[in-house]
Amino acid sequence: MRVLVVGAGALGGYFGGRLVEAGRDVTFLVRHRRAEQIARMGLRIDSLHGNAHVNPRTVQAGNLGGPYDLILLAVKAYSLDAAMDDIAPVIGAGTAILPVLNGMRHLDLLAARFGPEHVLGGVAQIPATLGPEGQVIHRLGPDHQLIFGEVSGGLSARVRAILSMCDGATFLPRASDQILREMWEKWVMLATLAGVSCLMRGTIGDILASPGGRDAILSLFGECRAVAEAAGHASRPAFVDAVTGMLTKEGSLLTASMLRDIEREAPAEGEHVLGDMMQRAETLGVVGTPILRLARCHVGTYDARRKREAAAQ
Ligand SMILES: NC(=O)C1=CN([C@@H]2O[C@H](COP(=O)(O)OP(=O)(O)OC[C@H]3O[C@@H](n4cnc5c(N)ncnc54)[C@H](OP(=O)(O)O)[C@@H]3O)[C@@H](O)[C@H]2O)C=CC1
Ligand SMILES: CC(C)(CO)C(=O)C(=O)O
Repeated sequence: MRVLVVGAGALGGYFGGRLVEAGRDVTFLVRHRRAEQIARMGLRIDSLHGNAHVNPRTVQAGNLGGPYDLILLAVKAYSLDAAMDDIAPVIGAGTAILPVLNGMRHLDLLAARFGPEHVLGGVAQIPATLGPEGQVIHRLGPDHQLIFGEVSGGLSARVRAILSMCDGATFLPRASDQILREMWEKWVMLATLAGVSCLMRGTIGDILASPGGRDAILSLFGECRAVAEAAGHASRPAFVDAVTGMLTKEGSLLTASMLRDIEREAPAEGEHVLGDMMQRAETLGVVGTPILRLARCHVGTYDARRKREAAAQ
């Protein structure tokens, strides 16, 4: 199976790098600066599951090689339009696109651009970042699951083939026969985590240590679940129990990647994760989502200020 990983950031670098380490046929689509960095230093992974240092093949837009059987799409939501333009020339009849972005909206955008038959659903459960020298840092927690499946459900031959291709790489692949439900659940959890950790600028433990913190977390979780339920994707009780436990764990150091983006003054995926959830609440007539509304506005304000200050420089 020939794999094109789009973006050698935290997630593309981790999952793609682990596949290279396992000897799979992987090429990275990167932009100029990252191509030079990888040519100079290789791709390093610094992980709780063991470090790796590989020298992957890279290509740049306009000269992608191919054909590819699988495109692992690992860009941020705000880079999606440009990434879709870049990969368009290599979407052949048998190409599957597996996005690892948080949220849901990208599924519709990819299907509208390339046709739904090319688009798989995906969920990445891994807390990872890129270090100052472009190394993937995976030290915030041990999760490293890549979950994927057909948007329409069931287990297809291509999903099974991806699962066997991943077999032996240092991460946990899982084929899901209900990936849409898993994506919604991840989105509900992430919108809650990103919303509260960005609003409060702290870890789950910090928020719980503050008066009203627990209420704020659980209220936002309830708001996001109400949106999911109105959309026909009610969260399963076992998921609600597990996430409630995770979000109410005293002393927890958990934060969302969105807070890490804000702290390094990078763009945030506010509209993709929080804005889309809020818009669906409005469309579906879900009332009573004040914390979600505020969190969306908060991250939107951060982005507006960032853009204004960048333009003034
Ligand atoms: N980090 C995490 O812990 C988790 C993240 N996610 C989700 O995964 C997605 C990816 O996040 P993450 O890996 O953290 O993001 P990063 O910012 O670390 O990586 C994204 C990479 O995409 C590259 N890129 C953007 N556009 C293009 C393009 N057109 N061609 C080639 N490369 C491109 C960027 O390269 P350049 O250097 O050129 O800018 C960057 O390196 C997000 O939607 C995020 O929400 C999900 C679970 C956990
Ligand atoms: C769930 C979590 C926190 C790590 O997998 C995440 O997806 C993120 O921070 O973006």
